[in-house]
Amino acid sequence: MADHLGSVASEQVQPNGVDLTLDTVFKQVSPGRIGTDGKEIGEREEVAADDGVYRLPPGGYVVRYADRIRIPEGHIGFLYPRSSLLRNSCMLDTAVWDAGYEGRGEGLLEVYHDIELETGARIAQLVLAEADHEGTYDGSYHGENIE
Ligand SMILES: O=c1ccn([C@H]2C[C@H](O)[C@@H](COP(=O)(O)OP(=O)(O)OP(=O)(O)O)O2)c(=O)[nH]1
Repeated sequence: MADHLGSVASEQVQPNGVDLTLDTVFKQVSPGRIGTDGKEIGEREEVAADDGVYRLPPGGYVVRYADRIRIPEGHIGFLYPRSSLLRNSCMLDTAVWDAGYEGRGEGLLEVYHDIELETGARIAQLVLAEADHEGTYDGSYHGENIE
């Protein structure tokens, strides 16, 4: 599976998937909108890190993963939080990763008890399943967060 996804370090390879690591934590500061005619993502501000460490009080945060992911054709991706996050009273909410998507994705981190997260720390695990599909992902997030 790691071969499908591009550059992942050996520490990120798990028996059934690869771990994704933390790049940036954001706090949303203005409303978004989801309508029948499209969507808008609210403004966000990067949370200040102290020497690469985010010290997060309870709340909801948008996190960006550091790893550039490409979901191969014939597959679907599912992302799960690392269980150590759950054991620390935090949850990572994620959606479907479509065949053909490429980018550095984002998710919602729910914090129920203060936690420290270091940039580059493994926070999630991506697994792939074989899946039929019609076409490949060509939506607004294709190629996101890739310099
Ligand atoms: O937790 C997740 C789940 C998916 N993705 C990536 C991969 C996925 O292929 C892409 C688009 O997700 P989705 O199809 O759910 O986006 P949307 O809200 O329907 O927007 P659009 O219609 O512009 O694609 O975002 C993430 O970054 N985080």
